[in-house]
Amino acid sequence: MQIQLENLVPVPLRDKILQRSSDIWNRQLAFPPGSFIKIKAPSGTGKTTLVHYLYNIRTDYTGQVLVNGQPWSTYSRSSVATLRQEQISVIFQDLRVFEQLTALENIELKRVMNANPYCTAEKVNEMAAHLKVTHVLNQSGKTLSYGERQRVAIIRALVQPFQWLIMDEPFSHLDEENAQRAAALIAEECKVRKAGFILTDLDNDTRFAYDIHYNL
Ligand SMILES: Nc1ncnc2c1ncn2[C@@H]1O[C@H](COP(=O)(O)OP(=O)(O)OP(=O)(O)O)[C@@H](O)[C@H]1O
Repeated sequence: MQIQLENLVPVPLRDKILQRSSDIWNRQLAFPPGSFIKIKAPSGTGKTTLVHYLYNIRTDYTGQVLVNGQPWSTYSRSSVATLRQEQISVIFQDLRVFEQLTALENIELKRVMNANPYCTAEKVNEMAAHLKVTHVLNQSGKTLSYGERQRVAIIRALVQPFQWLIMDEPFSHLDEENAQRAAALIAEECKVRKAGFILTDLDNDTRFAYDIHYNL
């Protein structure tokens, strides 16, 4: 799956962005499929905005986000839904764990969305054990700590097929040991699918063997 940006500029940040240089905003670029990509930027400079544009849940921009050569705006709602089920997965900064469901139900909701689930229930248990959240799987989303929510959101993003995984500060609530474990799992799941990822964060890190670094 091809993702390209053509002179993408967020309308609310236009004046600020055009006053400085950026590897991403107002550029023409194609993310090479299968690449591990890090986008670094200080707080408040538009990481979440970019992630929302890539996943097509915000459209207040000029320029284009092209998916397989076509602007997001040309896709029907059902085509967008299919792409999100089969080709593009996401871990939001605000995690979006449903509080009225248990941790496991949050994961299952995504796993069984495809008639033929990509992952088995056993695989979910393995991932939960790897990220040390087995003991909270039957706890309601409301009572999970933010670190637990983040690990549940990571597993939820990994139970579906994808060619691109988009992650917005995915380790912000984790200690370094848990962050390393989660990074290893994500890298392994991307490799199995020959998928790439686009990860935003505040600082440099060496948790992944990144192919490309950008400054936002
Ligand atoms: N819908 C919106 N309309 C107008 N301005 C917005 C909107 N969403 C975010 N902003 C502003 O755009 C800027 C970038 O916000 P964004 O959340 O994308 O930054 P970020 O780099 O992800 O920040 P952080 O690292 O703090 O999470 C901020 O100044 C924010 O107040």
